[in-house]
Amino acid sequence: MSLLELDDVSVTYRIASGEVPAVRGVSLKLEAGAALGVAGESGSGKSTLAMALLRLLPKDAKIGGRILLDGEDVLTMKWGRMRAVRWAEASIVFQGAQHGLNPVRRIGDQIAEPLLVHNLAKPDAARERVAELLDAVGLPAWRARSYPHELSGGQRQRVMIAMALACSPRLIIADEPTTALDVMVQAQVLSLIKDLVAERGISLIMISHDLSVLADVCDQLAVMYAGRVVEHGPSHEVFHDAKHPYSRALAAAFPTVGDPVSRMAPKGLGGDPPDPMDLPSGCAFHPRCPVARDTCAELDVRLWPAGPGRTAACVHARAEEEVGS
Ligand SMILES: Nc1ncnc2c1ncn2[C@@H]1O[C@H](COP(=O)(O)OP(=O)(O)OP(=O)(O)O)[C@@H](O)[C@H]1O
Repeated sequence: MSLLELDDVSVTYRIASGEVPAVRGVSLKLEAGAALGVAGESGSGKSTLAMALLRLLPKDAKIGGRILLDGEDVLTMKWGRMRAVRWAEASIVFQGAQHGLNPVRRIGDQIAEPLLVHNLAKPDAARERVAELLDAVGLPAWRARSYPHELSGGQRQRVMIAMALACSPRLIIADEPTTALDVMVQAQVLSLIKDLVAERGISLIMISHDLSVLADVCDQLAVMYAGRVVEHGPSHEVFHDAKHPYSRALAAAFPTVGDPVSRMAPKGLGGDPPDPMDLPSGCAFHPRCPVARDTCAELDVRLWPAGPGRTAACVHARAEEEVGS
């Protein structure tokens, strides 16, 4: 059994002018100890999907499908059980650590909080655990007495990682954990995440618009466009030999980890991602696709086998697979 299994997950926000289908029919699996990267441009539904995993979405969001964590459906859990799962079994590191920390509390108290709330440690043991966690993320123990504003952006993100590790969860979801950091610090924090999850056997879901970062850290990659997964497979294969034209454009935009020159809109892609309330017919990517055919405006292509362990939602990938088989 997989640690996490998403089965036809959809998320729709209800707003005054109608419904926003932010995530549409996503099915993915994550094995224990594995790392899955979720890539896509802004608005593709990555964060909505991440928040849905722990039911952290606002009340106006309706989640459908099944999200099985160790076989238990997160979407039908009672609230008490859901609260017990958060931090202890799965935790999230959000983008921009400054928003995740309370500015008026010492960071040691903030790291200890999940341990105390879940009755996993008494105050003395929690203090010791905080020192251990700070050490694990490369910060000295005395930093426990600091306030968030006394730390750099990279140090604050390390604190967020320490908090996420505090209760020894089996799954960590990292949503753009390095986006707000400069390139050097970004590389350090990424390698820290990579090492910690590997050492502790924690499963990881990492979200980023940067395919090169995900390819560096994750075993598997899922590329999202307009709320759907449009390509999935082993990360190096997806990064170096993408089957979907959108994944190819994303890979070309970020050729190497943290390359500052490449931090721009995907090359060769004109236009903007579609408005989820007004999606193009057929393949939602077709108006921006450099290799679209007439049929792409009609065919609603779902994920199709695109080589061993790989799927892609594109008629071209489908054609290649048929020729190859
Ligand atoms: N609370 C909300 N109410 C209505 N629509 C929302 C809400 N939150 C997100 N959306 C919409 O859902 C879609 C997916 O947004 P989401 O933030 O999940 O994308 P993303 O890929 O994570 O983007 P980013 O990288 O910018 O965070 C977007 O069209 C967004 O405008």
